Amino acid sequence: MTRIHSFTVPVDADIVDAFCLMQKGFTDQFVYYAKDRPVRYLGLGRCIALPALEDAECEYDGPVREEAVFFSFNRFDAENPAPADELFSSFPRLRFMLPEIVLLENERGRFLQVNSLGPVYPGRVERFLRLCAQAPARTRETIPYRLEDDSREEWRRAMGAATAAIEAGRVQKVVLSRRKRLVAERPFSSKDLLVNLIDGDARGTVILYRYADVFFCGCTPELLVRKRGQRVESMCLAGTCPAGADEAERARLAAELMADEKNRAEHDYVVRFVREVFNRVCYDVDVPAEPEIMSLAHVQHLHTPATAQVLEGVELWDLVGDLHPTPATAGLPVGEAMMLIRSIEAYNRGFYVGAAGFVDAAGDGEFSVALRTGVFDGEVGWVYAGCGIVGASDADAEFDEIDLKLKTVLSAFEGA
Ligand SMILES: C=C(O[C@H]1C=CC=C(C(=O)O)[C@@H]1O)C(=O)O
Repeated sequence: MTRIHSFTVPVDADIVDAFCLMQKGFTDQFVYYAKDRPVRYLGLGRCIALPALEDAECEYDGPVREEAVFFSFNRFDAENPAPADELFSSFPRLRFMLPEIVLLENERGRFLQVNSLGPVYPGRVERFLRLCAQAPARTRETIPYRLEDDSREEWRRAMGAATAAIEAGRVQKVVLSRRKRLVAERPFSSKDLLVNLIDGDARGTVILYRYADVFFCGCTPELLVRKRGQRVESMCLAGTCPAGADEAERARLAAELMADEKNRAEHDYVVRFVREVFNRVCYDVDVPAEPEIMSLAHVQHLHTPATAQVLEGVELWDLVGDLHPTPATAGLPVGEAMMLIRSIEAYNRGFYVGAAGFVDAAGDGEFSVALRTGVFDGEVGWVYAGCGIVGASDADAEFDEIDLKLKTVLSAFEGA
């Protein structure tokens, strides 16, 4: 059993500004930052990594008690033997990571949490508090870059293999992705991209995981699962159209998406899957029969929220395992679709569409599906996006849809 000492104090500072100032001294960094609600956790340093939360015992100190926060970033297909790109390959395989410092904002306020394997001495906390108070307002910068083209021909071949597997009855749906290499005109840091994602137009949850100089980040709209006590929430997100140039076009495209059979079929596979998982491990399950529209900066999606009460004894990590990957990022049946993805895609997805999130020492927390993400180092990176393929899918339309989805992670390079 590992004993963890966790000391929490309120902070009267903007936690993103404080993070930007303090992050310089830490190579391990973790962010889970919901843009539209106070579920915001910014972690620095690695106090300890644990394979299971039962291995830790927390002792709390300081004027307020906030549960110790463990971050967790997981690969889409951890068993895939294909090599990931050179950047993903450099991340260690760790499950629950407790930062040395967490700047957090929840409905109770803003806090600084200091975690240690020995008692936290107040002088250390005071020094961090002084830094928080001194943090200057962050600024945004545009980072010019170019994207190397990937081949449309190769995509058509991949789509051909996917539709052949659908016609043969092997899968009903499979989600294929593309990756593009990015080369910037000057070096950029994780802080540069983080600030643009947090302060820019992208909607959803900003995630970042940095290990040494390499970092994975993006802004995802897809909640995998949130747990608070017995209440759990998830989301079915599949089916896409462009955002449109103005409100009128946005509304027209959304209405077309709602009426489109191919997209509704793609979406329904996810709804049935999430409903089935919830029915197995929860009660009071509510998954509406009709989707709604989730309107984002670059695209719009069919979206069905899912809520339930989880059976006693079922932990957040169990739910992550049951739900991930959903047919929104793998296909259906999930295992068959994952095998197909391994055989069609020339690369291992790494953390792209993996489960990324946090869990606190009481077992509450949330995970998102790491859509709209990329992995970066210095002046280069790889950006990833995918789309659901069903029998009626058109290769060129899906290729263009992926380009639209890539705009979200690329907005990390756009300053104000
Ligand atoms: C796999 C991705 O999106 C999924 C989530 C929402 C809509 C999707 C779609 O319409 O294809 C995908 O299932 C991605 O953005 O990389």
